Amino acid sequence: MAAEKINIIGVPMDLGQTRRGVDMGPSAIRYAGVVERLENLHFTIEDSGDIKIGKREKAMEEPLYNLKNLKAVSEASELLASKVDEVIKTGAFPLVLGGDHSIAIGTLAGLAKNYKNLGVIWYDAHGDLNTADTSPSGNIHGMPLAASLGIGDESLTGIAGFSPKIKPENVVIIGARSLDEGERELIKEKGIRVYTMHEVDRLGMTRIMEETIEYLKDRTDGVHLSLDLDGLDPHDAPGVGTPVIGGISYRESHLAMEMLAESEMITSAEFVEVNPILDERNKTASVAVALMGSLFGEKLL
Ligand SMILES: NC(=[NH2+])NCCC[C@H](N)C(=O)O
Ligand SMILES: [Mn+2]
Ligand SMILES: [Mn+2]
Repeated sequence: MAAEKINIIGVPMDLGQTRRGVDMGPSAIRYAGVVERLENLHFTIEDSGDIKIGKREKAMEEPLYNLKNLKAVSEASELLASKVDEVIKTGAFPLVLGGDHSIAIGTLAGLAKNYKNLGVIWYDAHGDLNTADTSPSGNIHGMPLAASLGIGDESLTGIAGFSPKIKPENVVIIGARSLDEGERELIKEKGIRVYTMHEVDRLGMTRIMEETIEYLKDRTDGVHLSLDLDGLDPHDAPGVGTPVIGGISYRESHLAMEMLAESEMITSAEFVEVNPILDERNKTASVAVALMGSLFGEKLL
């Protein structure tokens, strides 16, 4: 990791989906000891506290078709984008704690102000490549990757005043096992690199990470890790709102983080979708913190 300072930004967002409790994710991750864990690795940690999130909108107030809480989500995205931009300018590594995955819209907007060719590793059971037209749910947490590619409603694509934030050839999705029809089409149309669970089984995590690192190394000027805890198997990470059976294991995930640490290519990260209400004794938040340990270079010997 190039930066010696890590700046933690909490985003208690739950408006990108309909299950309550994911707004408590940042607290749960702090409670699981993120600051101590990273301080032990000799980083200087600054905790910026939480971004302010607006109110849940009543369905009848919703101005646009199939985009729940659009206004509050886009306002929070603007705030988060400014904060991430500010943190990068201090030379610190932005570590964003979710909150649901809609927050990636703001994170990527802030990052894209600083990187012309930002790489993104999207570690997730889902593609999050929906738009209002393709979404089966109207939940914005199923849309952040599309929005960042410049696809979808202008209130989401236009955060921070420019679009797109990232290029499809700079994205690698790992762990996919639940894709909607429109998402499949978009993946094919844009030629996005996806390692589904089939590839995780067939190639193994070692080969997937070697390929991912090799692929992103020369084409990007920074790489963001967007890790949705539902990328892991629900057995290892039960505290998530949209669990999908048959996911990446705890050990495979550690290996992935360790290989990213060795590559020294990760310049920012976010850990999202931790929902302590659905969790078992803060297990999922603890898994998130353990994975952060590996990502930032923790070793047993
Ligand atoms: N970040 C997430 N957990 N996304 C889940 C999305 C689920 C589904 N594809 C949808 O659009 O509603
Ligand atoms: Mn997901
Ligand atoms: Mn996601």
